[in-house]
Amino acid sequence: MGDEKQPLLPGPSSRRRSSAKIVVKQMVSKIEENGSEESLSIKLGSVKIPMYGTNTGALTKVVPIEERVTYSWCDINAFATSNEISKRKYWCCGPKTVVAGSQKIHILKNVTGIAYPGELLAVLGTSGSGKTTLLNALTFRTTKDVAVTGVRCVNGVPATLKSLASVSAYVQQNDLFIGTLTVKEHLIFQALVRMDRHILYPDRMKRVEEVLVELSLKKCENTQIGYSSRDDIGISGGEKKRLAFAAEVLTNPSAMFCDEPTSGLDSFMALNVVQVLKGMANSGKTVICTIHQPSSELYTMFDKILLLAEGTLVFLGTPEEANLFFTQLEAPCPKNYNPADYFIQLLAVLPGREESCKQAINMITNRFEKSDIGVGMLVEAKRKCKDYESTESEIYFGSESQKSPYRASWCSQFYAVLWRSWLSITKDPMMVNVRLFQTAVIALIIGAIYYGQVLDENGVMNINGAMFLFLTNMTFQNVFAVVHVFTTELPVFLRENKNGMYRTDVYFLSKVIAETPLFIILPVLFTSVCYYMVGLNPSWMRFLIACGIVTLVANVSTSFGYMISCLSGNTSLALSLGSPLIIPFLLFGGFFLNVDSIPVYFKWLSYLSWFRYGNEALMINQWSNITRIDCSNAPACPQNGQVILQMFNFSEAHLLWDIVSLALLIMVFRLAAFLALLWRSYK
Ligand SMILES: Nc1ncnc2c1ncn2[C@@H]1O[C@H](COP(=O)(O)OP(=O)(O)OP(=O)(O)O)[C@@H](O)[C@H]1O
Repeated sequence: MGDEKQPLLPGPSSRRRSSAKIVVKQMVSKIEENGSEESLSIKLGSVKIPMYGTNTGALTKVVPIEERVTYSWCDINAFATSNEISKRKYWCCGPKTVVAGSQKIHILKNVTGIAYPGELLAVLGTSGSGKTTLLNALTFRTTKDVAVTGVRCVNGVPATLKSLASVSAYVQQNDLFIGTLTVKEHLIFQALVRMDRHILYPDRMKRVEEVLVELSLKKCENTQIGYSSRDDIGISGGEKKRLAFAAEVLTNPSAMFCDEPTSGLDSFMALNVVQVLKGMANSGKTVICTIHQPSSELYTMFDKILLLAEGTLVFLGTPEEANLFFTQLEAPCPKNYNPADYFIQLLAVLPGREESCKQAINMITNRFEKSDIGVGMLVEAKRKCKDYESTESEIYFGSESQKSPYRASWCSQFYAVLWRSWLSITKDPMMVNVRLFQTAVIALIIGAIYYGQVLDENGVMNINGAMFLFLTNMTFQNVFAVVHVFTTELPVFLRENKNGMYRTDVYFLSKVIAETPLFIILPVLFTSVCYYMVGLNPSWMRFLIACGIVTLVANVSTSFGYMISCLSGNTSLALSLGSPLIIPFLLFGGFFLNVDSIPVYFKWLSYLSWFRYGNEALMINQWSNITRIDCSNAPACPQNGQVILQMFNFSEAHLLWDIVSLALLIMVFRLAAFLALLWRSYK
């Protein structure tokens, strides 16, 4: 059956058939424009089957000449400091030995190179040869224990993290997502914050749809991504990889850096991903990626390869030049052998033959540096970086000098991050359902234990205890919930912020606003359940004031939770810090220690205790209008509410001050949290 007779679209209508022909003609002409039809389809008998990613060229906007990026790097050296040795020496022998014991590992050694627009450059090498470190160094993303020297230039001007982030995208090896979002929601968020601000909302959504189809994520578009740490049912590892890639494909960055984009994918999807990369390179982007064990099919798609061995540049050139170079070295790649496998094996340091392997690597490196290909590349790379010695400070390139690294405006960032934060809260059962249930159950338990207190000697003691329990429960419940959620999301924020997607203040503000309704509902629910069960002051106004005080205390606790999360940066440290830091505040609450007995040197700390203000406010609210307490069986018991307040050294006039202090503490802790987050994002 010829192509002519094939029903291209459902239904027999001839009008549909002719419009389908036009679409096909347009697609064919676009594929021809990109000149890569052969690599984009496979032949099964007489039928040509298009492969995923084949329309990349059609979808990817061609990068205008003036936006194209030639990325060069000169004399990149990376050193890692081995901390373990230095720490051990510090503890056993004192600080002097730190210097003597600290060990520097030279990971990258004078690596120089250049990548041009329209090129797909693959960094190849054995495991541990320094591929990831090189990519991290090129994108200014090395960890703090790795020091990098050398210069990286965009179009001949020294680049910085910010300037590079504004024109490039980086797909990292480990994927980080907000697991409660669906695939489509994730991409919509990415489209809102990453695409240029002049692009209209419908166009962004259209692009999301295109990318979903392009990366074959359509079938899982409404599936939650899931958290691998929680054993949630989510999308597969391969789908996660494609999703990470899709987020970068959404925008049209001039340069793309990808660390092992094919790891975890089957050979078909790996080919698909490299096709997308190739399509991007065809559209004028500069694409640099590290690849583990590329198949021969993938290898043929690379425009250039960079071979690394023991942190040294061994070769940079086209695959044909690589063949020629190794043939000249009298080590040609055997026929029917995957060249990538061959080069990697050739440059491997074999156990037991370390010395001879390293000598061979040195010899190849020297020969490359003296070869025509090597000399040409080195001269060109150094020419592009020639100004670097005179420019040490942060310099932005060309027209980017005044440009913000953020693509979306402050308001658009705020809308997008708030929307995502709200989704991540409302769709997380751990966050809403479980916490509502937990709060109601604890409130019922406390209510049942303290049920029906009367105003006598025992009742006074029990009511005071119950009110203090309100505060401790609100504190511990909220601090640990906030720490858990905030620290889980922190790596996502740090990465996205570093990628220039949104500002720190936007994230913090959105997060706080999105969580506020929950931190109002929970304390109100808690107080509503317990208040009348325990038998606290029955006036409606007093009940509402109590709800307000408990809500303020809950919000001070969440602010404190934000602060320790931002200061510590990870869940385990924040959780370990939480209790020891809360206990002193708890002691200064006036329940366990009379406020007048607080040692003078701890007085200042007591002013930061929300237990103190909360407890005093609740006590005043409870006791100030109680004129009679039944002391018939215990003559020593307080006769009325005023006496109780005096016993605790609480003054009725302090109620407003306590409420204002709680509000101030919310602001102080949130400001401290924000500053810590800002410091962390700059670090
Ligand atoms: N922070 C660090 N501290 C100490 N050594 C490090 C550090 N980072 C990297 N290294 C070492 O540097 C070398 C290169 O590491 P890198 O991760 O760049 O290699 P790679 O080629 O990407 O390896 P793989 O292909 O296995 O991911 C390795 O020997 C690694 O142990």
